Amino acid sequence: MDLEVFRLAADSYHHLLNAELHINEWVQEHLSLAEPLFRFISVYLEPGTLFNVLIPLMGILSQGLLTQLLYMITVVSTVSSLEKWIYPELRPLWWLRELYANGNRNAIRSGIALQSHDLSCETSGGLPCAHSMSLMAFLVILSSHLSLSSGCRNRKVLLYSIVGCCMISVWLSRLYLATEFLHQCLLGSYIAISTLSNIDRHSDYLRSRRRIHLVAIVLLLGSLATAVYFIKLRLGFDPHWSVRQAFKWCPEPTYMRHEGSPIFLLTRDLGNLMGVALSVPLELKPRKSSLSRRFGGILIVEIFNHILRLYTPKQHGRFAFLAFEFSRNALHSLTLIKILPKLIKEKVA
Ligand SMILES: O=P(O)(O)OC[C@H]1O[C@@H](O)[C@H](O)[C@@H](O)[C@@H]1O
Repeated sequence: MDLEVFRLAADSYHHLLNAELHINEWVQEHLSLAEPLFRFISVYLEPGTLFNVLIPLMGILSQGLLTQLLYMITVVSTVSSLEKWIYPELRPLWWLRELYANGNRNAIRSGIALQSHDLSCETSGGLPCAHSMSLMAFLVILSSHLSLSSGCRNRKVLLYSIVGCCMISVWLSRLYLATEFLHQCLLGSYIAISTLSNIDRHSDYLRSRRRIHLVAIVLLLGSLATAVYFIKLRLGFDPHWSVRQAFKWCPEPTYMRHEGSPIFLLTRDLGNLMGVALSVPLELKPRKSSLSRRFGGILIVEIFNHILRLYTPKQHGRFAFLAFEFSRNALHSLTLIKILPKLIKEKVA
């Protein structure tokens, strides 16, 4: 009986994936004119660019906004990379190629075909869509910040319509590149909103925690990820299954980036989270400093961060690479949240 229920659930899930392949195909066939836009969105609105470019840029406006964006998007992105690490879900191209390779093409009625792009070779699992999650969080925080400062109802409606259009463009971009199924995009945005509202609901509790508690939580999450690795090995599952899928189905191995691998994403996000934990207590309404001082301060921090990125040790083994990335990200977020306000503090006359 139990087995029957399990088989039924698996069948329904496979039907869903097959049906969703038609959506990817439809987007590729009908929206090819927008390909430059879709490529731009996938390359420049991804979580890494948010952390290194867009969040610091917005941070020029105010330190409170910078802190809020950094700590909330870090939490949202960590949820995404932990999920991808624990349960990597299929991506459309992998599923389609597997169907054909296993001689199962009858499963798809109309002989579906998807085009693969250089940006289609992601090495992490599909669920949840990290692009949708991080951008959703970014836009929601930004628009609530902007709408708070304006009481005008029409402006709020306009702001939220823009957010809606941006999110639809991100979903279409991921569908067009066949990196995501539709449900992965929708769930990504939903998880981002519910994570944000949970952080908001428990913000007093989170803010009252001592630094040592939050550092312990980050270490605990790191241990959880390590435990998942060994449990998978013990149970005979491949912890790097998604990377192997990418290697198997990507038409050109040079299209794959190690910055997109699940272990790298996790290290980046835990590094950022460690920086946030070390910055506690977070000051969400700090004293104002002039835009020019903020611009200069952030510019210096980002040039320094960029130089560190150029010197990432990629040839000295995985451990050195991950340890460097963890420390660089921790230092980057700690500097933006804690050290920057001290650097640019204006003297009171
Ligand atoms: O889950 P998505 O949207 O396909 O994104 C996969 C990865 O794409 C990479 O480009 C990003 O740097 C990662 O942060 C992201 O996880």
